[in-house]
Amino acid sequence: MNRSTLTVPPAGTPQPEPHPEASVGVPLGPHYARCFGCGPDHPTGLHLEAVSHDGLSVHAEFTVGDLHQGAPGLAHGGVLATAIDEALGMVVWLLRKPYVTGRLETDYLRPVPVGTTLLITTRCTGVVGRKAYLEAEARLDAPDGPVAVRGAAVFVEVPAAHFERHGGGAGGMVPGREVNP
Ligand SMILES: CCCCCCCCCCCCCC(=O)SCCNC(=O)CCNC(=O)[C@H](O)C(C)(C)COP(=O)(O)OP(=O)(O)OC[C@H]1O[C@@H](n2cnc3c(N)ncnc32)[C@H](O)[C@@H]1OP(=O)(O)O
Repeated sequence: MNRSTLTVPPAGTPQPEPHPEASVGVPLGPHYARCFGCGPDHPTGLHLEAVSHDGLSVHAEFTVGDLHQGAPGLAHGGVLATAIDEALGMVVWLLRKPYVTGRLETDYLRPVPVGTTLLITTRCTGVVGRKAYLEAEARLDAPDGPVAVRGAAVFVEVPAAHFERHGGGAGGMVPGREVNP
């Protein structure tokens, strides 16, 4: 993909170790019920479902619906970027530290029609200080289907207070904004 150096870990960065409490082999579930990416209670959200088999990568699925169109019959590119962002966020969630997206790069290789199920694979390629380096690939309808979107990102670790300070609450401090552990 067209990749800036900002999303590539410095040479020699070791692969991170999975967190001992990372959820492995079970559905990851939403981090927040009203999250646009993964929340089951979001009326028009993406309802991403995901699993990790190794604690450092995630396999997520998202079926493109009528509410996700840009051009008629085709997924909006911003919606696809959101799906990638969410599946990347699930990887850093496995690290059991709060992170936010600092930089997100996307390459769109193929149009994605309504009705397509995107199979998104995301993984962490390194952690340096507060920065986690991540990559993503989204395929059409099957694990070996054509690649439609590639992504790369830097997520930045933040204190838990970040969400309270800027969003008005975290971890159940505000009713209706409970964050899953
Ligand atoms: C209780 C827990 C709740 C958990 C809820 C989970 C929710 C999950 C939601 C999931 C939903 C999906 C996810 C979402 O949608 S997350 C929502 C979308 N993202 C945001 O809202 C983030 C907004 N931005 C910020 O808050 C700040 O700018 C951050 C925190 C990112 C940095 O500001 P801060 O002042 O803190 O840090 P710093 O400036 O000293 O930088 C520190 C290091 O980071 C490097 N850097 C910074 N920016 C970039 C960049 N753009 N590219 C490359 N690198 C960047 C920087 O060079 C430095 O590196 P180094 O000098 O150390 O080498």
